[in-house]
Amino acid sequence: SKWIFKKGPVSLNVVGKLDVNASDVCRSSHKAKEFSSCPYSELRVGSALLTEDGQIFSGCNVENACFYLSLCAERTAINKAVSEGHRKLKAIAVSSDLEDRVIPPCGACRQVIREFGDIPVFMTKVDGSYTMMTLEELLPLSWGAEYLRKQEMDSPKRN
Ligand SMILES: O=c1ccn([C@H]2C[C@H](O)[C@@H](CO)O2)c(=O)[nH]1
Ligand SMILES: [Zn+2]
Repeated sequence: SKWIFKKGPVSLNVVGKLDVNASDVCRSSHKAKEFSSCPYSELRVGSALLTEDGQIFSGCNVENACFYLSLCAERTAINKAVSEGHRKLKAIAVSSDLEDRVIPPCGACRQVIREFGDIPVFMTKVDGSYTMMTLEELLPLSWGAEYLRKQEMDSPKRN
């Protein structure tokens, strides 16, 4: 395989615990760049996620001439999965064409990922390597549904 997957530096136990096949989800996120609509930034971004029942959904960034209406790849992928009935996510990957650096999700996407759990986020490079951080590491002390529901504050449940 031309994909070489290096191990991320943190929380690798999470990958083992959740039984995530990082190669598949990272490969899908790279593939998802194919349909990126990014005439303004010219930065093709792809994302893919793994659902609890083992399905992979992917998405790309979709930009708009009214710049702030542009949607990131991660939220495209998440909205595809959720709108098809998949709310339990196990992992998400993000990819671009940048050679020398991984692509981290923006703050808005971190908050949207957070809605669906403290999952591993694989930030990939074109050579197939990645840095993995959990959502909690990317967005500590975050806002979520449990703050709106007393019973969940007493025993937090994030999915
Ligand atoms: O994690 C990221 C970072 C950026 N972008 C997109 C949004 C925009 O289309 C372009 C430039 O910011 O990159 C994503 O899709 N995901
Ligand atoms: Zn984003």
